[in-house]
Amino acid sequence: MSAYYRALPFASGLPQWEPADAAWHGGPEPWPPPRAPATVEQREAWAAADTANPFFHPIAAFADGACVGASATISFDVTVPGGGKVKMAGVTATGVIATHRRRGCLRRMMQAMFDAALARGEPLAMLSASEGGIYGRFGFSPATYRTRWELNRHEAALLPAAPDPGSLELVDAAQAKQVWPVVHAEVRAHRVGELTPLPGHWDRLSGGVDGTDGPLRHLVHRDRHGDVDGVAAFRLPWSSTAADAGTLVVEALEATNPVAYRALWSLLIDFDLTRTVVAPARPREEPLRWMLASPRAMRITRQSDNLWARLLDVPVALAQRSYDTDGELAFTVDDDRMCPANNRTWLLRVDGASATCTATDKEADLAISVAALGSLYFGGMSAHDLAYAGRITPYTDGVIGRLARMFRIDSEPHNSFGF
Ligand SMILES: CC(=O)SCCNC(=O)CCNC(=O)[C@H](O)C(C)(C)COP(=O)(O)OP(=O)(O)OC[C@H]1O[C@@H](n2cnc3c(N)ncnc32)[C@H](O)[C@@H]1OP(=O)(O)O
Repeated sequence: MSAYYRALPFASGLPQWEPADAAWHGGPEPWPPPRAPATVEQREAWAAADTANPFFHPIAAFADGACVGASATISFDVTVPGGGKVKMAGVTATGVIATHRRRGCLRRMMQAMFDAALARGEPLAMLSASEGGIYGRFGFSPATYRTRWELNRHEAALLPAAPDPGSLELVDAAQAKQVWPVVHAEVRAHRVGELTPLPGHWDRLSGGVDGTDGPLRHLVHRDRHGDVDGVAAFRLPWSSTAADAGTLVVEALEATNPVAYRALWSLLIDFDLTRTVVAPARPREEPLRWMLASPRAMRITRQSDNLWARLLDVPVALAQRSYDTDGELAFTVDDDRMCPANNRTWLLRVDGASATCTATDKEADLAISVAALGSLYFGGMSAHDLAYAGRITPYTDGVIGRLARMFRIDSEPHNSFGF
């Protein structure tokens, strides 16, 4: 495990993602500059923690007995349309040392990880991609988006609404750690794409000062009975220049109902002595826009794919989500080189809450690439666009509309945090 860590960019002294252009796609956090390689003691401490974690499955590539590449899957689950949780292999911590790249190490590690995930009964794999050109060839495709938006505080008047019967309170990190899991559990029951937090996830919410980014501050909302129904974490980074001064950064915000959601935002977008509000990791569709007197005041300044999805076991994954309309659809997959059992014609049959997906000898209504199925699975991407791009081939009239209606969901899939 210690040698394994030496192959990973963050442990070998490289920035975690490369090249620098790709860094933003990796997450909203300030990206660490290159550091000295991890010491033996650091690597051994990480190794001890990871070998004790039953959900962490590392894999390594060796050349002449030396570890030259590493990757891992984490077993957890993700909310799918209908609110069910599907077991998922989250691919993470991937790197092949520069002298051994482009010799097939990643491809072979990926194949072994897919096979192991299938053996564990995980029908789905997901990841966030350092570069957009790598993972499509393995059958992954974007499933959720992440948007960064900005708001000028002085343009951010809210439309009138009924008075809030609840209350807001600034709390410390210890209190926030108690509240986040409760709010997240309720939010994720309805928010497609949300993940089970990994062990230690909430502990990482810290009140400590982090360079010029300022400490994380925590705001909670309680309903009229005093029960917490919303929470936000934000920073007020310090700046020495007038141009950058007065920015409030909303790192995370989750609310279980519109009243709590509005109350949290109404304080954060009108915080005294600030000028700009930045939210770097939000869904594209933000109800706040429709609460503003001027919807244009909220400007999207960046957008990226977030999680990519890959169906490892097509019939099992499809039978575990729900669908917006009843019906039958026969579709052919024939491009899956890594999970060949997926290559055949399947009949998806939806009747109310029950969905089945079974092999069929029926004539297919359409053909679809396994990667396009990954984008459609969470309901956030357009079947029409995928068909227009040639990723889906219709064989019968009107079938793309039928596919789109079956797979659609009411609000955009989103994951509040990654892995
Ligand atoms: C999920 C995550 O953890 S994202 C983090 C990924 N890690 C990084 O970006 C760190 C820096 N990069 C690396 O360590 C390596 O270059 C890796 C891990 C991206 C690729 O490892 P390699 O062993 O070189 O990949 P491998 O030789 O197996 O290539 C497999 C295929 O991907 C392609 N490929 C590999 N890297 C790239 C890339 N950066 N851009 C485009 N295509 C790529 C190869 O051409 C090959 O294509 P083919 O099989 O269709 O002919």
